[in-house]
Amino acid sequence: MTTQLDILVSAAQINQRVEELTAEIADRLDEEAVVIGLLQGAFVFMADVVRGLARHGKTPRTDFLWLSSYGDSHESGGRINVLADLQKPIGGRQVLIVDDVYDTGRTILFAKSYLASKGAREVLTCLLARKPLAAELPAPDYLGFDLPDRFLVGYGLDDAGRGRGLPDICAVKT
Ligand SMILES: O=P(O)(O)OC[C@H]1O[C@H](OP(=O)(O)OP(=O)(O)O)[C@H](O)[C@@H]1O
Ligand code: HPA
Repeated sequence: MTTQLDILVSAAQINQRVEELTAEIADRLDEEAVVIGLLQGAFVFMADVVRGLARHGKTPRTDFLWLSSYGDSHESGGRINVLADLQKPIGGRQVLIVDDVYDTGRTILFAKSYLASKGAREVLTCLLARKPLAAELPAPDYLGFDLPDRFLVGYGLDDAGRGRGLPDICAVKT
């Protein structure tokens, strides 16, 4: 990427927080729980969450829900589109949503009510990062980091489709 970036959270800090979070989550997940990643942003964090859970003795089923509202823009389009649905029913099950960032909150709000409408018994949320706007909204059950109101890239987060593979959470220099 040619964009100038500041590192806000290093890969080592992420690893340590994932270890703490997954220890807590493992205590709460029941044997039939399903961990659901929101594509695309969650895929890197999700991979670390499920491996952390395994280190803490839990190997839940996984699934993905592909939602989109930003496209290539830095602003939410307001409308959430379901680009690809879950592959298996979740009726009566505890689910844990994993996503990269809680910003306007539209995506998580939508995902929670969507999964509840599919019959989930309990919907828990695990967010890697929260922006200041979302601090006014209901807190996620599990949160990695509170970060400033800057456009984030790396560790799953993209800038117009690029940068998801960067190992740190960075912010675009303006
Ligand atoms: O709290 P919000 O304002 O709703 O923003 C958060 C959502 O925005 C991004 O998704 P995006 O629609 O860009 O799709 P992506 O996951 O494919 O990047 C991100 O991955 C979150 O899911
Ligand atoms: N970066 C990438 N994707 C996002 C962001 C961000 O800061 N906020 C909402 N989606």
